[in-house]
Amino acid sequence: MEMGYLGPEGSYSHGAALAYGSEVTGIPMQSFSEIFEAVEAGKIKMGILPIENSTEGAVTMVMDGLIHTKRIQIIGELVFEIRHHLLSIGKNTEELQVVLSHPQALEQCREFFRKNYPNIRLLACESSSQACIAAKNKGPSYGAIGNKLAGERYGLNILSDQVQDNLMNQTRFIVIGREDTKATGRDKTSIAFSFHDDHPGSLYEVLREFAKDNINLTRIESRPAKAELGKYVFYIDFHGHKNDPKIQGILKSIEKITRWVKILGSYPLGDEEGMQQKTRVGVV
Ligand SMILES: O=C(O)C(=O)Cc1ccccc1
Repeated sequence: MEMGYLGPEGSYSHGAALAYGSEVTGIPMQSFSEIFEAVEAGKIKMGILPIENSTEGAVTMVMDGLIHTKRIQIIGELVFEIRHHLLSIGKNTEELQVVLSHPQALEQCREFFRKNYPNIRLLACESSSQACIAAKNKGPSYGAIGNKLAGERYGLNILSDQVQDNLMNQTRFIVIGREDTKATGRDKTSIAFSFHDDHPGSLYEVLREFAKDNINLTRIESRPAKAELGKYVFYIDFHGHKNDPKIQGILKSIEKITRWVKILGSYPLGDEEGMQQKTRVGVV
């Protein structure tokens, strides 16, 4: 099965795609939008996207992308420990002037560089693997933040194998597709919604529906509705499958008190609460 990921080969997303299952063929793509569009149009069956990081929080482009698609659903999730390496064609850090990577990776390492290499400029690239290719072409004054495999693939030296600010640096990836995922008994559902108007207790009214039925929430986020300041889209992840009658009852009640609700998908739990074997340490 083809799965689109943020390429080129050797990105963190590539590592995540390969770990999803042996039947997956990774298709490198240039941007998160291209992945969304290809899955929406049915050109590829699945895509994998980072959605949340333990240091940096939400990957906002991916959060926003989920709202504007019609056919896409979240069909799975995976959590990875991400270990950032400093890679270069050169052999020592003294030569480095610029370090390239994906903005998410740069943010996860910013404090490390500020403390240890304040004169190195951090510069954004489309992905960490793109950064490796660029650093290789530019020469020993350029470095890249990427994973070990990318270093090997592009013939770069590992100048440091731990440049992230927090030792525990986890990223949750979602798998998107167009078909429903059947309930497994250990499932999670993601929804997004917004309100008609701003009144006291509106969010509480939604949360109360989950509390009443003893449903555990695992995440809540808000994003600007991209209209005026103060208008938001809320995102909630919770335990349970959308086909479960109890969850359907909650969703019906929420529909009545919101302007719109979008079910982003129900999928097997893939984090520490769920399938441990799906959590890889130090691979991507
Ligand atoms: O740039 C990459 O390699 C990606 O796959 C995006 C990314 C960056 C940082 C953490 C997780 C995913």
